[in-house]
Amino acid sequence: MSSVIQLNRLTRDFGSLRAVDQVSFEVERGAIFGLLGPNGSGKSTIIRMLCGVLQPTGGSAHVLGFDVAHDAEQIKRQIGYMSQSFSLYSDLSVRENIEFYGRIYGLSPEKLEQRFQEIIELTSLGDRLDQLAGSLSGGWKQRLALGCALIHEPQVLFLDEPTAGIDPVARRDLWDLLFDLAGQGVTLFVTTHYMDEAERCSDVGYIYDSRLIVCGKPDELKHLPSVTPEGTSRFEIETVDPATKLATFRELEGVRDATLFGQTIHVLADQRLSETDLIEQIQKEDKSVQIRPITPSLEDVFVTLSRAEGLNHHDIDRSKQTPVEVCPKPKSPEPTESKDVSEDQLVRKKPAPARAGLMAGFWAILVKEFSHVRREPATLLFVFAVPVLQTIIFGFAIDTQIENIPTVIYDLDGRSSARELRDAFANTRTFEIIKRVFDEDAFHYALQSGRAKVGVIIPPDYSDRLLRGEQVSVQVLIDGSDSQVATTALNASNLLGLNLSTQMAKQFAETLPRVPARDAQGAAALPLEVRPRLLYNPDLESSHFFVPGLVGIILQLVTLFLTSFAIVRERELGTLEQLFVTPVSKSGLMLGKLVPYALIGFVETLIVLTVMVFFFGVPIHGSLWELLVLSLLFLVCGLGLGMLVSTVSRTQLQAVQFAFLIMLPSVLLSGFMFPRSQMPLPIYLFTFIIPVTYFLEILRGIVLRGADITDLLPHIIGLTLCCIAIIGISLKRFQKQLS
Ligand SMILES: Nc1ncnc2c1ncn2[C@@H]1O[C@H](COP(=O)(O)OP(=O)(O)OP(=O)(O)O)[C@@H](O)[C@H]1O
Repeated sequence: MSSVIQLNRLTRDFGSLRAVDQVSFEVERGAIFGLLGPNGSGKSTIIRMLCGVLQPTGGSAHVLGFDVAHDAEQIKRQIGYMSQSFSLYSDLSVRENIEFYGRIYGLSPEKLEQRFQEIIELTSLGDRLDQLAGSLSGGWKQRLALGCALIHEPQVLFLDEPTAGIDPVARRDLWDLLFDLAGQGVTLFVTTHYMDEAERCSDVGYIYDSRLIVCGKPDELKHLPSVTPEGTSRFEIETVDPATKLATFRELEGVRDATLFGQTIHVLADQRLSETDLIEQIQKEDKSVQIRPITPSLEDVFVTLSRAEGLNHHDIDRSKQTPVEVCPKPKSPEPTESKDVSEDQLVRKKPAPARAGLMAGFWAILVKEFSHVRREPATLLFVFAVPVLQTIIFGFAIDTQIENIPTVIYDLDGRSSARELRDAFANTRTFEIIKRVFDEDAFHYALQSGRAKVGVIIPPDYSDRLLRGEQVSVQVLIDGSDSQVATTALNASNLLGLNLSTQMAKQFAETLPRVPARDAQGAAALPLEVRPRLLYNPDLESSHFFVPGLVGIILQLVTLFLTSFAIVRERELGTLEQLFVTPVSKSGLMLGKLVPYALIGFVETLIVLTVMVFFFGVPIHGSLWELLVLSLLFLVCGLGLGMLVSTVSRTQLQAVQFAFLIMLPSVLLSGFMFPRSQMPLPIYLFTFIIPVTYFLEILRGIVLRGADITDLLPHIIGLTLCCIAIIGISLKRFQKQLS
């Protein structure tokens, strides 16, 4: 027999917590090795290290001759792993789940078809091929998970609590399957809490408080002297309500230990105490008892040894302690790659079933991601309908031009000159005369109630003073609570006063012999004439400025959320851990996840641009191709940001929070809403690390001003640098390992 798994003082620390403490044992080919232990004792941590997804912090371990610390990828190609929660894709069908894992392991279509049939036969899933995995019962889910883990014919199968939470019949069926596999030469490494399952294993190890306490074949363990010391015997006592009697039995003379086992009590008693003596003693306490001698069960073994370990816990230097040794211990010195090629190390010569490579698993992930999107109508709605609606709603809602400010007029003069002034206010687009009032109270009430934002008081002597050539004051009261509205009203009223005064002064100047200046027609004029001309957006339509910006913001929003959720969801479901145990490469995994969303994002860009051109009538003055290519660059940046968010988030809630953290400066500081040039210097400098900042310049440049690549070069370089930095950091942070 050759050993396929060897652990040599394997240790794993999580900060100050030692989860696995110097564990050593070996598992032979074709064995069913059961690792038992209470919750939190370190079983899953050992499995994760053996599967190459968690680095040991001390000692070493070899699986099929490969070192778990250095050859993790080779190990992953030859093992199967079924995690605690049967990590399946619940929105994929049984068939799609199996096919996905087949592709991940790089099986050719013919091989995949052959293995698919074999797996279906083994697991009896044939009638449920098109059922979604999420709708299967626990037992069937577990069969499917087993099928997925076996698709590539692994030599070693790791099963982390495969029967947790399923009914006894399903448990028994699974064990029948495991026996079949062991019969075919597959080595099985199973963690479990169930003692009856431990009894079915060919070898068992018991781990307690991160240390291996005992390891060996169940029969050998039951005869360990430390379990039933010389001069002692074990009895099983059947009695009514055993829990209440346990303490009494422990006090009996000659009884060394008593433990509750379901409806019975197991007693370890001195041999000098014969069965008859014991019966006598016990019947003094309880007439209805039945007593029989027993050999210890595995549970007796574990209880006795862990109790002894618990007692020793504080007294002994743990590094010098050794577990009760029955199962083979790795030879020392531990195997190395170059020398002493032992029989087990020859296993590595077997060709790996899958091709490794930079893009391993890319195609499988790509197909799977599209299946998720297809199955999730809500995602499709989010991706296509929502951006269009957002563009339309925000495009209309955001209007920076302030017009029709509600204005109330209190005209105390009422003659023709005053009427001209009222008309002048009414004829601007800025003011809308909502009411003419005739007393002071009504005037103030209109302003106080907020119905009017501007109040104009024309004094009673307005016309008289103008006639007399005296300066006249017209009071304009402006509600300053909304600073933007107030500023517009202030500027517009100042301008209106200036224009009217100029007109009046011009009429007067015509009669004078000398005037400051004359225009081309010889009429009196002011000396300086400023002639502003509006380029690119002559009608000052807000939508022309905001809608292209919205395209950038919406693209970032969708790509950021889609990507970060796609990855974090897998982490939450446990399927990412399952993927880490496969030979999928880091780049294959990331690109397989990004490419579908890049394509979706691109289609979305086209849709939103179409809405911009045809719905809002914002023409694209520059080259459409340049715009699309640069949009693609921005999309990659957005997807990279999503990836970055997924590397720092453990849960979808955290992903939402991080995504918003990125979206806020993208909306507020990128120049989408407020001009960057007005921002304080530190904030202005900060805006250079926001990718949308560059994309907005590019979008507005191409769409509104017809700018080309040369005009936009600084922004294109800025966006490219952001893109490289974001993707680089995300790839570096994304480890195909657990931490
Ligand atoms: N990634 C981690 N970071 C920090 N501590 C961890 C991590 N993974 C496991 N631990 C800790 O290591 C210890 C062993 O955990 P492990 O999951 O291996 O136990 P287990 O025996 O498999 O338990 P269970 O039967 O409940 O699954 C626990 O205290 C656990 O909290």
